Amino acid sequence: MSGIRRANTIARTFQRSLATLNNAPPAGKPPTAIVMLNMGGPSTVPETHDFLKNLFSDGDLIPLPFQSVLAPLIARRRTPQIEKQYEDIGGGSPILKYTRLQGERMAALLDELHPATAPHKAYVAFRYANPLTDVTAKEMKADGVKRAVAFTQYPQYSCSTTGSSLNELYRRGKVGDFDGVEWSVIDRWGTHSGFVEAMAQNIERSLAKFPEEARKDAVLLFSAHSLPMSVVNRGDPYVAEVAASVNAVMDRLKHSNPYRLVWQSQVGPSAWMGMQTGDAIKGLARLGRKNVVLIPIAFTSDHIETLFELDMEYAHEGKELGMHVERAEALNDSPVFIRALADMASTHLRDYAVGRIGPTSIQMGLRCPGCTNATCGAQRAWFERGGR
Ligand SMILES: C=CC1=C(C)c2cc3[nH]c(cc4nc(cc5[nH]c(cc1n2)c(C)c5CCC(=O)O)C(CCC(=O)O)=C4C)c(C)c3C=C
Ligand code: FES
Ligand SMILES: [Fe+2]
Repeated sequence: MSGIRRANTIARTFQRSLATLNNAPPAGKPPTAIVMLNMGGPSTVPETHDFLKNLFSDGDLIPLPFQSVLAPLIARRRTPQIEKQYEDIGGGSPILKYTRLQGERMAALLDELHPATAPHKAYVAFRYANPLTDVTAKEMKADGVKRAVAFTQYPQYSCSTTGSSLNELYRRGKVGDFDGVEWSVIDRWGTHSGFVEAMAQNIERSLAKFPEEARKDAVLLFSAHSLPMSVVNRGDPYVAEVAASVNAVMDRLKHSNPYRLVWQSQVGPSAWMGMQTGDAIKGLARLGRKNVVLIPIAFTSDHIETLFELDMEYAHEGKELGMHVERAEALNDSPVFIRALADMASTHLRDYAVGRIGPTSIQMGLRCPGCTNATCGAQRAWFERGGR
């Protein structure tokens, strides 16, 4: 081999190793992108203000009059309190760490489960924290992505969560960020058997912490982030879908314990879906219930609502009321859950490739009967055309 050829070979090998280190796809075939959608959270305490500013600026989540003026003011006022909560849970939200881990492990499984669309690469697109959608779009472009799946990481669909992320993808698409990319959507999966199994196993692990005689009477308190009644009453499907998840998990547990679905984390003075988790714990204590398992059913990794609200506030209150309170672990790095994600994505890719499904689900096509947000309609039409 000539000196120059050897130098080129060494350079190519070096580039390939660098690409592997960066989790980049091998040169040649661009990756199939699996874009993990979620709200995100501040990875460090100083990022809290920007996270809140983005959140309060989102008219799909919180429609405010004079939004661009009010959002920064509300964010600034709320920042110290929320910063303190992120400090108390260890200095930031673990959502980015877990979403990346779940995505990377899922993509590796996908290469085995569905080689026809390999290589697969997971991208994270957060709505309110880094990496935001525009940053992710640039990464996808640099990788030469031509085929992408928008994969919501909210198990149950709400227009304030998944709907907001899809609207944001659509807006970026309209300004050309995804030109040449063919999109399809996984928009909800709250009763997928692997998700249900992972939740059930985490509940069983919590139940095992009770003395045997207390175990069967322990109340399973499924707790989900609440929704304003204005959202519920315009026909948002989230409340019904969370209830469907609870029912599926209870079927899997063979209804071994009594249970309730309750709602947490309401913000502001308007009416929200109840009963509130905190009140439910107090009520159960009053009725003489001594054993409770708190179960975060609507989020796939730890966040302030599990680590702060459930663990530090409610579990603490319960203990003060003389109760034994356990909290089921969030799904985080659960291998059962990661396999479930890979199963959902591979089934979707296969069904799409053979024309068994289109770019969007049938259910996604139906807007909330009370919807007056024109973007929701335009977004669906755009995804139904495969993002074109
Ligand atoms: C499925 C989960 C969630 C739904 C549904 C949801 C709806 C919703 N949320 C707000 C307002 C706020 N949410 C905030 C934080 C926050 N929300 C969720 C999840 C859902 N929200 C999570 C997981 C988090 C915390 C992120 C973390 O890292 O822990 C906040 C900011 C915190 C605060 O100021 O209290 C607000 C505000 C509305 C209005 C809404 C439905 C319309
Ligand atoms: S608010 Fe649900 S479709 Fe627009
Ligand atoms: Fe929220």
